[in-house]
Amino acid sequence: MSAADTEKKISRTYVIPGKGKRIGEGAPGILVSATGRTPEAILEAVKRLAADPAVDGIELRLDHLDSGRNSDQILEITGLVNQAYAAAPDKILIATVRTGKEGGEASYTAAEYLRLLGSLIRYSRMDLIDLEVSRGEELLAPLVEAAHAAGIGVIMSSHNFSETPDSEKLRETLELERKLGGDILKLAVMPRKASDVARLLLVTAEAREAGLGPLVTMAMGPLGSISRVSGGIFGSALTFAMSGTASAPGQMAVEDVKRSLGLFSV
Ligand SMILES: O=C1C[C@@](O)(C(=O)O)C[C@@H](O)[C@@H]1O
Repeated sequence: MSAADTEKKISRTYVIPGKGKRIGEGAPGILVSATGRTPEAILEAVKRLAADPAVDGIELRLDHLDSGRNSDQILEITGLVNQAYAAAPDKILIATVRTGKEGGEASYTAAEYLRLLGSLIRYSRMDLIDLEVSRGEELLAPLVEAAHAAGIGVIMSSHNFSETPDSEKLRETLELERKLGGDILKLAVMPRKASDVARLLLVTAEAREAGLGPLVTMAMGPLGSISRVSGGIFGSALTFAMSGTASAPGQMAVEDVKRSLGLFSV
């Protein structure tokens, strides 16, 4: 790996090719998920969010369709993503297939995951694709390579809906996400007590100070809400808010997040 590649790997900022949006600089970007159960409903949500100036990016939660396991379904989903990209030209568009084990709405075998995500990268336009680090290097390596070749950034993510791992484990997960090619590194955890939230924020701040990132970290549920508005201070470059339906516990309304980010920034 050349020095330039190494530099890129630890870059604190990710610039969306073609859109010039810089993730990791300035105030955290606000993302909202489109969670419809049909392609039409998802597209409807995208159009609505595209018109909201407070929204920086739209996440297509494609697992909510519980589809994409055969060629016809894959064709339908890749078409939907292209329509969404065209409908929201000024927003960061993210394609996510969140699997059941990580709090998503559908489960996919390794082969199904590889085929669906691979087809999305190959046939659809998007700015970022979300990949789950738990899928492992063998499966992820070709997807990361294909995404980068197509100019698509990778959000490498990890979700724990039952607890907040210890600091060492959180740090290891971020490091693994970076090692496996994540351009943006995500941790979502479930806190059981305030110190769990504080631990996530501390790990985030230290990782940021060490130059890792951009990061997207959040503690879910009501206890973790503070982590969704404190990114300007602790170093999470993006935050998920809701407009209508939440895509995870603890998300707050876009307007509230927008207002709070203004209060908690330096
Ligand atoms: O990974 C995340 C974060 C999230 O789980 C949250 O807690 O806001 C919401 C998901 O839609 C997204 O893919």
